[in-house]
Amino acid sequence: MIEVRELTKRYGGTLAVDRLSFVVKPGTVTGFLGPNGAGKSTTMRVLLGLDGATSGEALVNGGRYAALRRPMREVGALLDAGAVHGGRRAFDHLGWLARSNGIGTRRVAEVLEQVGLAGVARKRVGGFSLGMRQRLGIAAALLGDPGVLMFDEPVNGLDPDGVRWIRELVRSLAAEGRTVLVSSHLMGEMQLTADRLVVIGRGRLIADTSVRELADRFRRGVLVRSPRPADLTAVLAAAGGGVEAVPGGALTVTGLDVAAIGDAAAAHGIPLHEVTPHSASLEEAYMELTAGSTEFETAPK
Ligand SMILES: Nc1ncnc2c1ncn2[C@@H]1O[C@H](COP(=O)(O)OP(=O)(O)OP(=O)(O)O)[C@@H](O)[C@H]1O
Repeated sequence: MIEVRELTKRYGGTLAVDRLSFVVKPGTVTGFLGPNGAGKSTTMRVLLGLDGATSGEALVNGGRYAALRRPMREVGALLDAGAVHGGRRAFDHLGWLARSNGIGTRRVAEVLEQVGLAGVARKRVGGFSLGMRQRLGIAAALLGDPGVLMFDEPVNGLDPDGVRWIRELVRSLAAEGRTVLVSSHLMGEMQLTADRLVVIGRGRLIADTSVRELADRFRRGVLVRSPRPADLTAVLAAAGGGVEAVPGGALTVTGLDVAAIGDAAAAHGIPLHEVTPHSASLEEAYMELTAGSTEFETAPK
């Protein structure tokens, strides 16, 4: 479990995180979304004790990171995959981490296998591709078999195979009952990976929602086509719907779902040629939510 309560973090004059509160529960993948500079990495750094909070709290399993007795066994994180010394061999890097945290080296072989790096365990990290470094970073996060995992922009720069692999891994970690927080600035990616979304902008909470609730919130009505649009308009309006004609002869109906529209039309013998619920894409929803909180606004054309 991750709990962030009224967290504020200032760097000099920069307010990176501004009274942010959210909870990440076990068994779910929570996407941590926000434009560049929104405060995602800062929040994760505070959760991991790499930076102190200016005020408020960031707790892992009910305590501050510094107070965890065996931190690697409670929380694993991938922050910056480039951070490993290039001269080290993959096995030695993890072996050193394991030893300094009281974890047996048998676990090193296990996590290397799990992330698909068993074949290059004795190779120097300097020759690793970005995707391999990312996998090594994830192996390090998994080393202590922790119940809480945080991945900061794990798919950045990966090829489609790497992206799919991370998506499946993250989902399987949550399915095992772990608490998983994954940051991204891309809604498209989170839509495929996350159950819940915590959206922030300029350090503040914008939305804390399930993916489904967000899609529902941005539902734009139902597109309906009929050879008798005028009759259908009257019938749907009488049933309490809002009806608007759209170019091309179709109608957009709000306030009635697909079943209610079908039933009303059937009761009056009006044929329907199309009934399509229309939602804004989650990408559009995200753009709307974060409009005004991006670090660099695009100049109007
Ligand atoms: N060590 C630091 N010193 C000064 N300012 C910082 C520091 N770290 C972050 N900031 C500032 O805090 C704000 C939040 O940055 P942060 O890296 O947390 O955002 P982010 O959401 O992770 O963005 P990105 O996707 O670009 O990594 C930014 O304005 C950033 O410039």
